[in-house]
Amino acid sequence: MQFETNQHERFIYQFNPEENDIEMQTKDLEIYYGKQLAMHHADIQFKKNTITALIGPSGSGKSTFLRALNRMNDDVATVNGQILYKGVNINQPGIDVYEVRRRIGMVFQRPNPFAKSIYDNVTFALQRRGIHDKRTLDKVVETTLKQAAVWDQVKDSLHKSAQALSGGQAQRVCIARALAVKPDVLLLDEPASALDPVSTAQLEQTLRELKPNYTIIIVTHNMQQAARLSDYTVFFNLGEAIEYNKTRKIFTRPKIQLTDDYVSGNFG
Ligand SMILES: Nc1ncnc2c1ncn2[C@@H]1O[C@H](COP(=O)(O)OP(=O)(O)OP(=O)(O)O)[C@@H](O)[C@H]1O
Repeated sequence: MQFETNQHERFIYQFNPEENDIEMQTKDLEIYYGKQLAMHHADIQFKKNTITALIGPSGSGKSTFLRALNRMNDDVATVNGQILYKGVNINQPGIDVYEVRRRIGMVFQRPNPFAKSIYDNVTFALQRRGIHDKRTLDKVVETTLKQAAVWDQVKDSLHKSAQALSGGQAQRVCIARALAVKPDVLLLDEPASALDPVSTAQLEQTLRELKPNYTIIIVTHNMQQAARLSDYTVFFNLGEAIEYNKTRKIFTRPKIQLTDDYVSGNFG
């Protein structure tokens, strides 16, 4: 699908540059799959220690945009424009993409624990880097599982397979695994879509508790989830960021008619 540029009215909130607390920012971001333009006009700033929801219809480019933020789609897409992380453009040659992915972690739609124990899942990246000191690893396991609000449920079964956990527990172990390498930003691609309402509520509470220490960007199809969890919301349509504003404004007084139609369920 090819999208026409400059067709739509847009409203993209900009933070005061003096505030100096923008953790990430995209500038003139354009993403192509082959010749297909899948994202354009994405000039979005992400404020430190906030939760931003990415919403929009299926195929609007939410995952494409999210995956660009830690260069996860390098192999499948051409990404033009700047992706600033702490003011540094990470979308340029010479950037260490492994370091980018350490600092900007990703949690996927379906909980994907490795076929290993809970302990080895959480410490996997550290062990790969040659860290084997038991005291260090034990501490990371306890700290991150507590941060992910799943410690009490798994502390007596750390050496059992993570694949035997419930979906909600497995997703929070995956969050602990992402936290173990000390990222600053957490990207989550519909992390609750495979979870029941109770596990979803627990996951949302976990994200709220993480917010003071992380910058969180979450793709969700669930409007209520975006409204109750996020501080800021981006509405995408047809590969374009149409409206970006405080979540309260997006859901009560959106500036663009298309956003209003989408959040009020009158879309399409
Ligand atoms: N790996 C890929 N190769 C080619 N085209 C792709 C690829 N991934 C996504 N696309 C296309 O890019 C567009 C945006 O897809 P994307 O998955 O980013 O949308 P989305 O808003 O996240 O959708 P959903 O809500 O259904 O997950 C779609 O037209 C999709 O078919």
